[in-house]
Amino acid sequence: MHGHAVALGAGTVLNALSTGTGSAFAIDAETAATVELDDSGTVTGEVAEDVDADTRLIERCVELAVERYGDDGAPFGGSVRTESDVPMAAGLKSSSAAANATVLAAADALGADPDRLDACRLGVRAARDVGVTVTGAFDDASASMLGGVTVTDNDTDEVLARDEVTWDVLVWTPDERAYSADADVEQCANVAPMAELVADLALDDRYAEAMTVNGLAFSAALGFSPRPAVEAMPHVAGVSLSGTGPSVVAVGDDSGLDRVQELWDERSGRTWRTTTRNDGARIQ
Ligand SMILES: Nc1ncnc2c1ncn2[C@@H]1O[C@H](COP(=O)(O)OP(=O)(O)O)[C@@H](O)[C@H]1O
Ligand SMILES: O=C(O)C1=C[C@@H](OP(=O)(O)O)[C@@H](O)[C@H](O)C1
Repeated sequence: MHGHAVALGAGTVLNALSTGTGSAFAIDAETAATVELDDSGTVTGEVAEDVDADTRLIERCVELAVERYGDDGAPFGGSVRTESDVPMAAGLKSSSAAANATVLAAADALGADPDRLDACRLGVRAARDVGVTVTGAFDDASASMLGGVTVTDNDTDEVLARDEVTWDVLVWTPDERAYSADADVEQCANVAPMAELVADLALDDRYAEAMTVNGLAFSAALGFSPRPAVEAMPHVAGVSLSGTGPSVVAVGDDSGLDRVQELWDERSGRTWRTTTRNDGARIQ
């Protein structure tokens, strides 16, 4: 029994670590998952880009998906392998993309085509079970699964708003990695009044301005330099630290992003162009 699915990476509008309300937008970077089910009794995971990566999230996703979408006689056990364009632990929602792709691939192996939000909530549950998240990150998971930009309540796993957006995107990804589970939640709580302002802007469809305020507040709270965002500000519509970092994402028009690319190319790491995606995850 074989299944295959793809889900998207995303950038941050509002980091949910302060108040539980978060917002993210899907980008054109994909994670693919292939699931084979058998009756071995155990699930083993593999990450194509990193043999030492933590595979508990994708293994737990297969277990939960079999429980939910399999019938009583469904085999329990198998393997899952991910292949990803989304850099791991760089603030671009690699965990959400891997979880969504895996849940859909496991459902596909069982011959099911589940409701996307139900599948997304299952992946969030898996992330909570294995401890790779602080709030569950339903903001990131919903953007990765549905496409577009979403605003969510991560305490109740409800979507507060979703919009389709067509933005050009510039991403700077430094070489360092920052795991969400290690983020300084107390410092994030200190910037809650700013997070509330960002949520108001996002719910008023002022996503780009929301991003910029988010970036200033969370760079300060999490100890990242605001300099890459500040130097981009005259040239773009919005720019922010993405998630718990270290990547920085900017949205705007082509010529403005070209100018920022020149500035960010001076920095170590990788600066790359992409676009938003409104189509979300899919079984293939
Ligand atoms: N391609 C992948 N395949 C399997 N698991 C992954 C993959 N990418 C990320 N993960 C899981 O997500 C964790 C990183 O999550 P997190 O720190 O939240 O990073 P991000 O901000 O990129 O989502 C990894 O330790 C691993 O457990
Ligand atoms: O673990 C979490 O609850 C979250 C992690 C952060 O994202 P990253 O995983 O991209 O750092 C943040 O942006 C999100 O709103 C909530």
